Amino acid sequence: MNIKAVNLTKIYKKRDSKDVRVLSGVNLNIKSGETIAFTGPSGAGKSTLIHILGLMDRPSSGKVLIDAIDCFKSNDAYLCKMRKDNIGFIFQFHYLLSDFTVLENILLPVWNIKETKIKDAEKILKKVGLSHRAAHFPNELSGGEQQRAALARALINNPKIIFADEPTGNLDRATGKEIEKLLFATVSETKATLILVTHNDKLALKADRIIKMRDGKVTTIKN
Ligand SMILES: Nc1ncnc2c1ncn2[C@@H]1O[C@H](COP(=O)(O)OP(=O)(O)OP(=O)(O)O)[C@@H](O)[C@H]1O
Repeated sequence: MNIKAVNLTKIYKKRDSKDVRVLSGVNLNIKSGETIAFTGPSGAGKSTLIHILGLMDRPSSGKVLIDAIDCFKSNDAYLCKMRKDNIGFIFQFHYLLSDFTVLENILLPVWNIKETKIKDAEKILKKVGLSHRAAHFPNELSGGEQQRAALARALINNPKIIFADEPTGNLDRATGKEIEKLLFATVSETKATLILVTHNDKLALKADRIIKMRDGKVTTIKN
């Protein structure tokens, strides 16, 4: 799916202190199937931007067009459906629910669980190398296994866009590389658009384009 950002701004209104301007007029065109890495110093607005591009948060002004649909014109229920049908997210921390098994966690984003979806979840678990962990609880897994389960959860609805916010930031180098490999193998197979945020230069270099941010603005775009 193509993603277009038009003049996005985000300002956090504070009652007791000055407003915080986090995004200042971001314009972007991301093509379907592209891999993009957002880099830049801490506080530059990278996470805020991808939360907006991923329809998890609304901008203060500006537009996000996904395949030419002006998403924020719609209500939250529409945004929620759009996310469920098209978008997968993985974060630095896995956010698996501790009372559910790995298989149940992966099925959490599915609204209508049918037998075929359980089969899909089992296939994805196999792909990420976790079949033997399906009935385990998150705290019984290693950090790398937890992140693989989080990736499986992001993939369950066959997303056309995957957002990964520092997906390897909490892992040792070797485990981080496994997750990197899985992510890139997945998007090369499914042709999904991949949008990463990372402080890891080597990981950023794997993307088709590196977009640097500073102070809420895009400063450079490198092919
Ligand atoms: N809810 C909020 N209220 C006020 N300020 C916020 C809020 N959320 C984020 N910010 C501020 O917005 C700025 C940008 O944060 P953001 O997490 O987008 O940056 P980042 O580039 O992803 O940083 P990092 O690399 O450290 O994750 C920061 O200064 C942060 O403190």
